[in-house]
Amino acid sequence: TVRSMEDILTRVVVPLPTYETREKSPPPPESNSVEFMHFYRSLEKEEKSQLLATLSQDFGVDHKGVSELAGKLLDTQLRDLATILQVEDRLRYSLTPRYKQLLNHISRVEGGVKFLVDLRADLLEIISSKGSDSPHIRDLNGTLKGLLSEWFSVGLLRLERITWQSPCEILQKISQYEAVHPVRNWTDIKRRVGPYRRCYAFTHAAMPGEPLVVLHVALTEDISDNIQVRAVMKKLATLDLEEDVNKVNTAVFYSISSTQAGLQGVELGNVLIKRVVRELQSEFPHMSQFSSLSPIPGFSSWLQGLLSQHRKEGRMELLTDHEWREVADVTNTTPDTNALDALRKLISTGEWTRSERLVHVLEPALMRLCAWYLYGEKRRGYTLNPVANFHLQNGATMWRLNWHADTSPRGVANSCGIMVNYRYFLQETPSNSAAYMHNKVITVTEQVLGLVSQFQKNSKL
Ligand SMILES: CC(C)(COP(=O)(O)OP(=O)(O)O)[C@@H](O)C(=O)NCCC(N)=O
Repeated sequence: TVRSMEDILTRVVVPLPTYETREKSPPPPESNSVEFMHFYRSLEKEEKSQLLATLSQDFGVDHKGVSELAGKLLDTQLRDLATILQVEDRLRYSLTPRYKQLLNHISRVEGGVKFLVDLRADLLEIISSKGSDSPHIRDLNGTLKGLLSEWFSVGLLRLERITWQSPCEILQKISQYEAVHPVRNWTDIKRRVGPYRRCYAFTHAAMPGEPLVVLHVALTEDISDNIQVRAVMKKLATLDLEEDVNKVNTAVFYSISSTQAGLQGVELGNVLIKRVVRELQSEFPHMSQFSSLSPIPGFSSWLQGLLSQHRKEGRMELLTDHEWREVADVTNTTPDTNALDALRKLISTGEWTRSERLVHVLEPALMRLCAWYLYGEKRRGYTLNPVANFHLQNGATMWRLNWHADTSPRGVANSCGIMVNYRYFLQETPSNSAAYMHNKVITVTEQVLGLVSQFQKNSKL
């Protein structure tokens, strides 16, 4: 009940020591943290969010104390610098939320860091589900994210290469965490850690045996434009060893997955990609090309939404007259909203891929629509597509759209089979990243821009 929650918190979340005793007061007994962890774990979901609301609300910053010190700081503006710095330091200390100590103490007990990663996952779920933007919960999330970013900084992470000789429990975790191309069986995972492949994960001493983020790489002679046949998924290097490594000059990142929801925002994926690039450069000194081969989750549903909106408005400009006539011809409809309805149905079932003629006529249309989806569709100024946003934040270039790149049912359903290469030009990533993050500038190639301008010419959007 709330009463007992308040009691437990009052006892476990020790008050912030006074400024004078802040470095002298001994930490509470470890049993405090262990008790809190057990108690929290015993709660139902709803009770957990209640506890977190209480913790963030009643055990945060002493706002009254802060405002008094802020007033005091104003009064000392004319005093000597030493006095001002002294009062600033008091003010800084007074802004420490009481619960921050609890988080620090928990991080020092066995399994405490993992507990806090999972607790942040609960916080993120509350923030995204409740929608109620409780400022206290956001403060708690911010404080915890700050601590996690320190504890999981690149210097404290360990890069591990996963091979067929890695322990089964790691290979099993890698398989279950795979979020981009689901692993079907042992043969699948064996291939992905086998010849002409590299699989790397970051681990952390505080969470032994837990791959925090996993990156799968294919070693090729050129930048793959297809996830199935070429180089990436199917190239069966018959021999168990990498025969002609000196032909390898390209690394294709074809899957990256973070495994801890609570580490969202800690940017582990970006750090891992950069770390793996350095690792590969030392193993293959003449490796010169680094690129992703990325899915485009959300394109098909975005397109369906656009088609149904245009259906309502009776607008036919998404395809050219010629394209509509072709669609109408193949579907035995008339080149008007009937053809539009037929097209929506074909795309939702993936049926369009069975007709050579449709594939041929839809290629230019779907490619320019996809280019616009990736480049033109925004959310708060950044790309709507999360995978594009991730790579562009890292400073990659939106390099090439690939038709018929993922012909699996999943690939056709998610993005009409189109995939995209986000290419890492190593010298340019820092400036590209800054341009994207600060000015929302997307670094693209002529191929992509050409497709975008075809869309704009057609659609006057
Ligand atoms: C793409 C990933 C790895 C980025 O993770 P990370 O670098 O930690 O980014 P962030 O969550 O810290 O902003 C992550 O968002 C993820 O696992 N997404 C689902 C799978 C995918 N690759 O889209």
